[in-house]
Amino acid sequence: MNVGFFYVKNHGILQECIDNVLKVNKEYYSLLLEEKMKLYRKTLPGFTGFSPVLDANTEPGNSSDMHEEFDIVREDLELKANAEKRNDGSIGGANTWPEHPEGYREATLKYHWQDALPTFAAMDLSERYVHDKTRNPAARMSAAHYPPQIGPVNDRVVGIGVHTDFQCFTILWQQPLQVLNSDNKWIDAIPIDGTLVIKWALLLLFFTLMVEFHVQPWFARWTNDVFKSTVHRVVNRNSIDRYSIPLFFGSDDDVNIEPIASCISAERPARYEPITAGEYVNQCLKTLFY
Ligand SMILES: O=C(O)CCC(=O)C(=O)O
Ligand SMILES: [Fe+2]
Repeated sequence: MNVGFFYVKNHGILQECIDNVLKVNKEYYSLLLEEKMKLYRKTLPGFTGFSPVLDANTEPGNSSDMHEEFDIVREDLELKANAEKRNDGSIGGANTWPEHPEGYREATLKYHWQDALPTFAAMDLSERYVHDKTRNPAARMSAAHYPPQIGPVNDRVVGIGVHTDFQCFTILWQQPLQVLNSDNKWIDAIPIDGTLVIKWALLLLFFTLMVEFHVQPWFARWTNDVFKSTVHRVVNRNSIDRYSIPLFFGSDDDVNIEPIASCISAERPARYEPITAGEYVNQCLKTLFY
């Protein structure tokens, strides 16, 4: 409630599955830049693919982020790899997968859908309220590598600058990151063996407000600004190669987000046009990546 951030254990994801996804990512990130750039994000649809270090910037005022990442959206492991791609630039559809290392797709998708998603169900959210809004979520996932930064550092470059995530919540396998607590102090979120970290994100706040208005009993107690969208960053000014795998869980693209009637008055006219979740997330990604 105060920080919008917590650990889950007994999440049901096999350690072997986590080990595999980390193994293929360590192999992937040891490839030559030239090889990874074959799937450069700007040449692929839907904000998927590879982004090199210093390519994106999360914190306005910073110059760029010191990490590289490979982004995917939800894809059925059983479907043929690289089939049925959507070319309309929207989120969703299949991904384009690196040729190397072998087994990258399988390890990644096993972690992503078959294993990470039950964490969501374990939090008891899906069945009760969001089930019909999360039938086909893109559930974007990023596998990131933060190279060491030793020697003189640029003040305007950190691993990932200060930000909040913009979907509903993020499930994070991580090495240390920093979270802003309710006293405005940066605290280290130290990895705890066998746990994943969950961070509330912006879209969830929209949801909880919407639910309050529609008086859905179960979710109503989650309202009144109880949840904070977690402000966080990664500062990798050390000699460690850091890896992390955030899964950004959101709603289906066509779920409508609009200012709720109880928040609109003569003094406070609606500040935002209605927007679908897909369009909203697309706008956020454009700001981040371009
Ligand atoms: O690398 C991490 O631990 C966090 C990454 C992150 O905050 C993000 O990608 O939004
Ligand atoms: Fe984040």
